[in-house]
Amino acid sequence: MSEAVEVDGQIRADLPPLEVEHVSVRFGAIKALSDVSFAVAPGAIHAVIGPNGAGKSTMFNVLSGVYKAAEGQVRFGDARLDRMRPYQIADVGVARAFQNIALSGAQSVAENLMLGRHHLTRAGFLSAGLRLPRATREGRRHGERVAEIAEFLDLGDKLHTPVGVLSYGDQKRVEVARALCTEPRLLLLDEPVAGMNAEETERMADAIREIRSALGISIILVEHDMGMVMSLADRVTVLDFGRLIADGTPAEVQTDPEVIRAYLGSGNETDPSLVAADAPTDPPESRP
Ligand SMILES: Nc1ncnc2c1ncn2[C@@H]1O[C@H](COP(=O)(O)OP(=O)(O)OP(=O)(O)O)[C@@H](O)[C@H]1O
Repeated sequence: MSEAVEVDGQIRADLPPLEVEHVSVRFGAIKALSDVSFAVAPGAIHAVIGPNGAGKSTMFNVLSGVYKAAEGQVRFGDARLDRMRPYQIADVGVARAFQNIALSGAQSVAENLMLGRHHLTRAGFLSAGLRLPRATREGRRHGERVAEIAEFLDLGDKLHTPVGVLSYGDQKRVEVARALCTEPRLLLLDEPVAGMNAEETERMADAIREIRSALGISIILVEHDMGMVMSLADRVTVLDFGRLIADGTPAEVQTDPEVIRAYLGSGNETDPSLVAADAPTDPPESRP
């Protein structure tokens, strides 16, 4: 069972836990995930960590419907995510922001964010094209919400700027804003600070905290930056070679002998036991 979390602000009333039960995924002879179970409490910031090749991306791809689990279930309230296609998963309120920015560089921030509203648009393309009153009203409403979300992520003054000319940190925040534009109840963040410098990382961590407290939604992140994970997450699931080796609070997993062994044995430089909760973040990595 998922444990309740304490949140600054209100958790959305219609927010179920996410329950991953006995999930396995195979690629030929490779078991990318073996019998993995964990739960994400409503309103939690929940991190999935592990050394390279541990199965983190595979887990995210299962949660977002890109990969099908060979065994096991993923439940989000009544919805069986493991039986759904990606667009159906988006429809039940699960949105993913991608690690490698998947934005249209020539289009403005507003245009990119509007794409996130697409599945919420009722007026069909024809009435929108003909500028019928209902479509115009709806377009205005979506435009206002897009502006609000951009403001929330400190992008308010960049709404009409082409995404391609923004800094890397700004582009990553547009990616998160676009996911938020789908009005999710569960936000999946795929390495949200990969390649960021310390200042950009701190800004993104603040934005994630604000998203949770202002919107009261659940957030799952896969992240390599251990300092950020330990200071941000309520709970941490640790994978290694496709198996779950620990699941607990940051303080619990940091001192778990199996976690320490997995990190030291993997050649990963960041040993979670050595990172204090308020430690400064890693130096910037090379950018994609
Ligand atoms: N599409 C695929 N085809 C074959 N093998 C795959 C595929 N995707 C992942 N794998 C394998 O599954 C295992 C888990 O990989 P995964 O990418 O999920 O790990 P990860 O924890 O995200 O690693 P990293 O931190 O390096 O991104 C690895 O052995 C990987 O080589």
